[in-house]
Amino acid sequence: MAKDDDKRLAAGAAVAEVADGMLVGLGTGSTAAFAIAALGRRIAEGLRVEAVATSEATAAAARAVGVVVRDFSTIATLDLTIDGADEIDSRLFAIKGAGGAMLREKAVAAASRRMVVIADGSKRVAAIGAAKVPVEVLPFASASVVAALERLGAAVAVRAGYVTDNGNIIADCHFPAMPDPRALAARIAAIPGALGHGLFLDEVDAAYIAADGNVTRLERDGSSG
Ligand SMILES: O=C[C@H](O)[C@H](O)[C@H](O)COP(=O)(O)O
Repeated sequence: MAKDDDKRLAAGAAVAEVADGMLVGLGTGSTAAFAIAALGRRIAEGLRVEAVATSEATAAAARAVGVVVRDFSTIATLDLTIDGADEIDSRLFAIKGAGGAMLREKAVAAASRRMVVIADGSKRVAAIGAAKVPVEVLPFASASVVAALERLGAAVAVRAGYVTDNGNIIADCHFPAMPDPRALAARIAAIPGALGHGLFLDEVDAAYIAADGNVTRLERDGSSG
């Protein structure tokens, strides 16, 4: 089965969790796009929801299918966020941000009562670490932040010609030997000028992962279905 079919299946399973009256966080990327489309179909059938978008691209896509998009700066808590990932493991540790949206994605995820990752089977790994960890960097501090990331053991590449929705740059960090994710997350967060990173270690409550047409649900409490 094609990867896009699996993305669509995982997205549909997550969107089935959306109930009338919810405030929903919408992720960014190709898998989240399937969730936005599925949500649009449910709205056309009568579902009443409002949403927060994790990127300008997602806001535009959501509005295009009839989703009311609210300003996150006025919102303290959301019901459910649905988002993609670049890697996810059975601890529900994820790496996100290949699309550059991880800073807004993490803020929205952290404000959500439940955060669900949707992915095709290629994203599921035994332990996160092969994917690059993107770091959003204040341009003013770019050289010093890159040097600090290199001291953590990363091969760092600044994403060429890319500016985030927040006006910052992205440093993609490849760790040939992935350190303990929690220690690494704390060290990156402690670098002045590093505004956010793509390690999601506490935000994900559940994941729908589709492979060859079968959807598996993983929950943070260890249950699955
Ligand atoms: O910044 C982008 C996001 O973290 C995406 O959710 C992530 O990169 C997965 O994207 P995709 O579903 O396109 O593989």
